[in-house]
Amino acid sequence: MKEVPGSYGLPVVGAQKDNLDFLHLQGEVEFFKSRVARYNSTVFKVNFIPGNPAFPDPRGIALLDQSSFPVLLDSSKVDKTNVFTGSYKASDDFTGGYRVLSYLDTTDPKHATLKNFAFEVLKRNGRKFLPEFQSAFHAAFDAAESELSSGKNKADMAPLLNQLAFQFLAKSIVNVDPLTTMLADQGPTHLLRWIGIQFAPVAPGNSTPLPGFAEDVVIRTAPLPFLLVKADYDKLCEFFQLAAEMLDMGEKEFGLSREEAVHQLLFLVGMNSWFGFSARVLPNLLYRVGTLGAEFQKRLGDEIRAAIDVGDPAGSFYGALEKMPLLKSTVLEVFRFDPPVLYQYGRPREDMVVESHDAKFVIKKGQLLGGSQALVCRDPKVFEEPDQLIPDRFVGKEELQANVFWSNGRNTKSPTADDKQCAGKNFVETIARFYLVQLFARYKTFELSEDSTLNTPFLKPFARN
Ligand code: HEM
Ligand SMILES: CCCCC[C@@H](/C=C/C=C\CCCCCCCC(=O)O)OO
Repeated sequence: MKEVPGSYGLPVVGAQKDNLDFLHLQGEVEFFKSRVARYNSTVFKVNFIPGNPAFPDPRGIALLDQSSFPVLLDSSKVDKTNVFTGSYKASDDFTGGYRVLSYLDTTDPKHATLKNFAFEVLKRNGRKFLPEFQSAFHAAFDAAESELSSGKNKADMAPLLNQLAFQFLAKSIVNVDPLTTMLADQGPTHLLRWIGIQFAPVAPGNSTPLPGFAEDVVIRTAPLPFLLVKADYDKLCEFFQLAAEMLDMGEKEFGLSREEAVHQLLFLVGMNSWFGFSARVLPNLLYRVGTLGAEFQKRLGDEIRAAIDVGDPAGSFYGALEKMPLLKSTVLEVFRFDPPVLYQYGRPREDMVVESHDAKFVIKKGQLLGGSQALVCRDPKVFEEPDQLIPDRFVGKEELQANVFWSNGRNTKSPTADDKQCAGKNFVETIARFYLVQLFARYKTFELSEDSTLNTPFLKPFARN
């Protein structure tokens, strides 16, 4: 049994120093790597962000290996109340005064109800997702091609992917085409403002055009007031009030007031779903498959085009899945190599022993535990050549999936109402696979521009190495 190594430094000053390293001097991957080396341990004391005095106590313990990290996935061991983004929790003002599912621990009486509501939202609209994604995909890439034909030698994909993600989710779940409403094509703009202000304190370094410390003063001194994005949120609420069938279901089958159902649905679709696709999954897959080059793209494209009916990708997708092992492995490898959400947190329900690969530690009840998948999913004890993007890595090695945690759960597991695993885990994987199917039903190969910033918009620490 060992003492957890590391120190929090002096009050206030220690957190400032750690935040400075994390945000600016080292970046959010080197920050942890350098401390693993310094303490010769993958478990150690650390001040998480945000560390300014206006925020709650940032002190915690990092779990950075495949042995200790999984304790965060075990809701019998850790309390997940209000730790969605660590020690900082955005005010309920951002969600209409309601506590949304992502902040509820599994012991909260409303957790199961709201998680089952999330499952039903996906189930009831299941048959619409692939056709709606397909048409939104073609609209996005038609727009990209018209940018190319207008003399520019590259297309700016990020805003097109933002629209793609919003269009297919809104049409499938709200069952209304946003472009025909007062929202028009402004859904992503309002969402980016609402999300950016709400989660500013946990944004990585240089997430805004402001230079270094100016950014810290503006977005990391104290929580930013909801008032800054009330107009945006009101427009989004007005749109989600059109989701008659989903709101009826919330009221009649899950006991929610219509008012609460609007806010719960908005966070589920606007933050949990849209932000995940637009800020991470869609740009990341395009970027990483881009970096793998023409040779690989031909190999993957051949597998896809041999398996699906190119004339009807949506209709032939499910039947073709088993014939696309490289596609499944490639998606999973991108989620391992560049996890969409790096941090998961939890607080032990009781004093407990946590084991890393080479030591045991006593952790006290209530302490803030946090892990970065940037290190955990590159644990050299589990993955060979962990820092290499190897698309075939999981072909014929399905058991390795158990060591990929992108959904806040082992990838071999599906979410339930009794855990905190992403409710959309299987849905996200389906869409991610279908996205690459669409890409290679439409193109043979594609290239990234040399100055591509497609993998930087949000939470993209790997862009820097
Ligand atoms: C698009 C990419 C997505 C990513 C990368 C992602 C990732 C995650 C992660 C890491 C968590 C755990 C957060 C924590 O408590 O530590 C989570 C929770 C959650 N996600 Fe997702 N998610 C995505 C999409 C979706 C979609 C499409 C849905 C739609 C239903 C969804 C619904 C949820 C819900 C309801 C929770 C809270 C689960 C609970 O409290 O038990 N997510 N997601
Ligand atoms: C980033 C992808 C979000 C996926 C949605 C998922 C949420 C996961 C958990 C935590 C969200 C972290 C949000 C940080 C936002 C930083 C915004 C910014 O940089 O200004 O819920 O399903």
